Formats: sequence, C-alpha cells, structure tokens
Amino acid sequence: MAQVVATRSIQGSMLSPNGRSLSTRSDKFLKPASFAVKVLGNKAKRSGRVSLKSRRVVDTSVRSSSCVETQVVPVSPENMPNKFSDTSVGMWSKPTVRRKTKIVCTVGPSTNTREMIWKLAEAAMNVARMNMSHGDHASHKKVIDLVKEYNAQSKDNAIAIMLDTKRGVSTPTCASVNYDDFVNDVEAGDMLLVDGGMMSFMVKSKTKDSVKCEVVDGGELKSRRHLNAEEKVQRYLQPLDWEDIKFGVENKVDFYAVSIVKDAQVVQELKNYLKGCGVDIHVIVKFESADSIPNLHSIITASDGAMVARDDLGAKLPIEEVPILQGKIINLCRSMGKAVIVATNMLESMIVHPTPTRAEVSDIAIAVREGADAVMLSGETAHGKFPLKAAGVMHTVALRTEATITTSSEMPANLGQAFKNHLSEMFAYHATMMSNTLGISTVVFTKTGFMAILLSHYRPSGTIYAFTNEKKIQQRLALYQGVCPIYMEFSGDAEETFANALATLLSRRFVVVGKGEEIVIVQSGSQPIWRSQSTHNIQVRKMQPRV
Ligand SMILES: Nc1ncnc2c1ncn2[C@@H]1O[C@H](COP(=O)(O)OP(=O)(O)OP(=O)(O)O)[C@@H](O)[C@H]1O
Ligand SMILES: CC(=O)C(=O)O
Repeated sequence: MAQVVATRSIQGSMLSPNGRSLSTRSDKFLKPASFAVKVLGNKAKRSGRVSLKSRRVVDTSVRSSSCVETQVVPVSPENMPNKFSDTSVGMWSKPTVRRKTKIVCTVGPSTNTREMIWKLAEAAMNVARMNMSHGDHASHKKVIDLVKEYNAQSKDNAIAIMLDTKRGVSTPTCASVNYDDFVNDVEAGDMLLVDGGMMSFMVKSKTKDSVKCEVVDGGELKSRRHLNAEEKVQRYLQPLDWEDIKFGVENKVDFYAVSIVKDAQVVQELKNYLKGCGVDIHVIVKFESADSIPNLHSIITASDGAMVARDDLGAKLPIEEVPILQGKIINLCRSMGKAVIVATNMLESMIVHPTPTRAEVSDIAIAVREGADAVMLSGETAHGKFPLKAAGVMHTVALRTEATITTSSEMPANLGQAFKNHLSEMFAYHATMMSNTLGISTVVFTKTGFMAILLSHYRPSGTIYAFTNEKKIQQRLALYQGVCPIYMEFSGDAEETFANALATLLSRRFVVVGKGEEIVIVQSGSQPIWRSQSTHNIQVRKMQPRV
C-alpha cells in the first residue's frame, strides 16, 4: 500500500459551518400564484395581518384583488392540482403529481437501518446506491437485504439497487492509498487533490513505497477521503473491483456504477463477464476522467447508462468544463436511449445544515431541466445529519421544476437515431405525441423493460405506467425518468390484462386522472406480448372502474 506523506503541518481545519442563521429560515417556500396556492384561514383574513419574518421575499402576484392573504406551500403530491391552469408553462405541460426525475440515494451510516431505508423509500428514494469505497461487504449485504425486504413488502413501490465499484483512500497519520501503482503513476511536481480540491498537495519526491508531498491548501484530512492525481492515475478494473462485481452478482443487484472507464473495452469486458454468469445487471459508466471524454460516444454505446461524476471530473479537468460536459453527456445519453445520472454535491451543505443553499437548489433544477433520468445524493444521505430532509428537498425541487418544463423544448434533435427504422421507435414517438397532445398518461406492457425505456427517452408529459410481470424489471425501471413501474401478472388474454392494469391504476391510486379520463395504451416492443392476438398498436382508452 502506498503512502502520501505531508511535509508540513496541515493548515487549519475543514471549513466549519458557515454561520448561516438556521433560525431565520422559514419552512414555507414561495411559488408562483398559479401553482398550488393555498388560501390562509379566516383568522388571518379577518385580522388582515401578515406575519412575515424579516428578509422574507413576498411575491405580490400571489395575492388576489380582495387582499386575501395567501400562503404558498411547497410542492407535494397532496396539494398539486389535477389540472394545470397556468398557460405560461406551455399547453403541453400537464401537471404531474408523480415526480419524474428519479432520486439515487447513497446509503451509509446515517441511513443503513431498516427504519431509515423505509423512510427514504417512502419519501423519495428510487435507487439505493452503495459505495464500495466505504464499508465492507457485510455491511452492504445488510443494506441490500433491507432494500429487498422493502421491495417484497411494498405493493406499489420498487427501489433499484446500485453498486458503485469505486475504491478510495484511507488515512492514519500519513495517508494510505489503496491503489498499488500510485507511486509509479505520480511524479514530482504533480498536484494531488483531496475531495476534488478541498485540500491539495504538491508531490515533492518519492521512494519505493511512499510519495512525499507539500501541503498547498490545507484542511483536516479525515478517513476515506478521495484522492485525485490529475491525469496520472488511469485505472482499469482492478482486482478489488472484481470482488465487488462478484459480490453484486451474488446479491443480484440491478446496476453497477463503474469507475474510471477509459474506453468501451472495459465496459465490454464487464458485460461479457456478466453474460457468462447468466445475470442481467446493467452497467452505468461513471465519467470522471479526461481520458474518457474523447470516447464518450463509444463508451455510452457499450453501456446501459452514464453517471456525470462531477467530483472527480472537476478534479481532473478545469472546473468550468464540468457543467458543459454535464449538458453534453445528458444530451448524448438521451439521444442514444441510455440512462443518465447527475451526481455529487447536489445538496452538499445539507450534510451539516437543515436547508440547502439557493445555488444547490438551482443545480438540481438545472439537471432536471437538462433531462437527467436521475439526480444523486451522496454524503447527504450516506453520512449527513439530515438525510430525509435532503431527499425531501430534492423531491420537491425536482417536482416543481418538472411542472415548468414544456415538452416541445425537451426532445433532443437526434433522438431516435439509435433505433432508426425500428417499429418500436415509431410507436414510442407517436404514443408520446398522443400523450402530449391529449395531456394524458401512458400505459405500456413490458417483459424486458425495453419499451418503457424507449418511451422514457421521448419524455412524454404524462407518467409512463410500465406494467411488467418481472420483479427484476420493475426494480430496474425505477431509475428511468417518468416511468412508474408496476408489477402485475399478465394473463394470456390481452383484453383481460388491459382491464386489470387500468383497474390497478385506479384502485391502487396510481393515477391522478379521474375515472372516465383517458389514457394511452401502447403495445409494442422487442418482445410484444399477445403477438397472436394483435401486433403493435396504440390505443386511447377511458379509465373505467371495473363492474
Ligand atoms: N457505506 C459507507 N460507510 C461509511 N461511510 C460511507 C459509506 N458510504 C458513504 N460514506 C461516507 O459518505 C461520503 C460520501 O459518499 P460518496 O459516495 O460520495 O463517496 P466519496 O468517496 O466521497 O466519493 P465518490 O462518490 O466519488 O466515490 C463518503 O466520503 C464517506 O465518508
Ligand atoms: C460520484 C463520483 O464518483 C464523483 O462525483 O466523482
């Protein structure tokens, strides 16, 4: 194991909380008048008093002409109106009570109990991520088992399980680095960045098994910090990664997030291995090094999705490149029909504070607007003080942002290129057009998840209710934007299955449309169900309660 030895004492300590007064925070969020405005009770109306704390910003447009005091509340499923009356958001932008952008929560010491996993799952979590850089296989197995237990008990919700195969750094008095070639890969003059630049060291000299550094920007070096050595460290799948991968196979996880993928060959190697094991685990590549950027297209083609790993990316490239690459990777993934996750620092301040910074809120909104399938919480839920609040904020911000997105501005120009001339592609496109024009949701039946994923990439304005007879597919679909995966046995008769699906939507309160309202039904995909009775088709049906 290599070591990093600091040659002068570490300066200061990690930034302490920035002194923001928590008590001056209001727990009410302001929103535009047209959006879920609640009128205050009679008492406030009679008294004509407005209780506003100092420095509150009041959007006067929320007040009616009769001077009724209004209280503007955060977006939540309970208070969303069924129909969206604000035409300013675009005629195709229908309300969705169900959040479309999915939330990946890293599970760690703050959340690895049954109680917290249940709460996170009920609050906002769609994907539980385990970072293999931290903890051991036993502790990760416990979390996996808890998520599986939740999935088995929950009738209407499924949480996907993602293993992040990365390895990190540990520290006694001088830092140990669990990357064997570290000493060979760095040279005098290189900058080593801790946690993406929170601290930095300049390499001065090295011996056979240690690297001597001078502290440039100091701080408190805690255990399991992250070390980047500019572009010197180019790591392929290491033996330790394979241990993690085998662990994932044994525990039947849904996704791997694979670190430091330089080219498509690494992904292919992993995919071949998984095929050999006879398991169906999807591979998400983490874009976190400059080397991988020239190969974006081929790497994404080989994989099932991508993660914009902004921490490492920002450490290895000029930091101002990160938002540009984020947009580029999102667009590319969407146009290629692949999942895309935006990760790291999204609500970083909530690791220690109960409320986010405005910049963090904007960051989530930008990722949602750019069309990410999912946004990710790392330290916020792994070891933060307010994991449930952080998940709640992410949910609220995503939901609010989604309500302002017009579908017309959303579709990447080259969407469809990956499936050119594919009949399913055509069906996904036209089903989306119908769903958007009518402002209604879509129902799709899928054995493999393919058609639901395809539809998701067109981003129809309504929810995609994906019925599947495979629990594994239900879990996988939890990652995809706009997809609400529902497990249901399929009958041999298509009509009976349609009726069961529509009844399920109503009776289990999945739908926000009322009885008698319409829904688009899509029957297509790589393995169409009920091929003998019908081929591909799109129907518009009324939601009718079963007699
Ligand atoms: N299973 C775990 N056990 C202990 N601590 C954990 C665990 N998972 C996460 N953490 C803590 O939460 C922090 C944030 O998690 P995160 O997944 O972002 O890891 P990271 O090493 O900081 O970065 P990266 O995401 O690039 O791997 C970690 O640095 C670690 O301190
Ligand atoms: C998630 C991750 O690994 C990163 O941001 O670097």
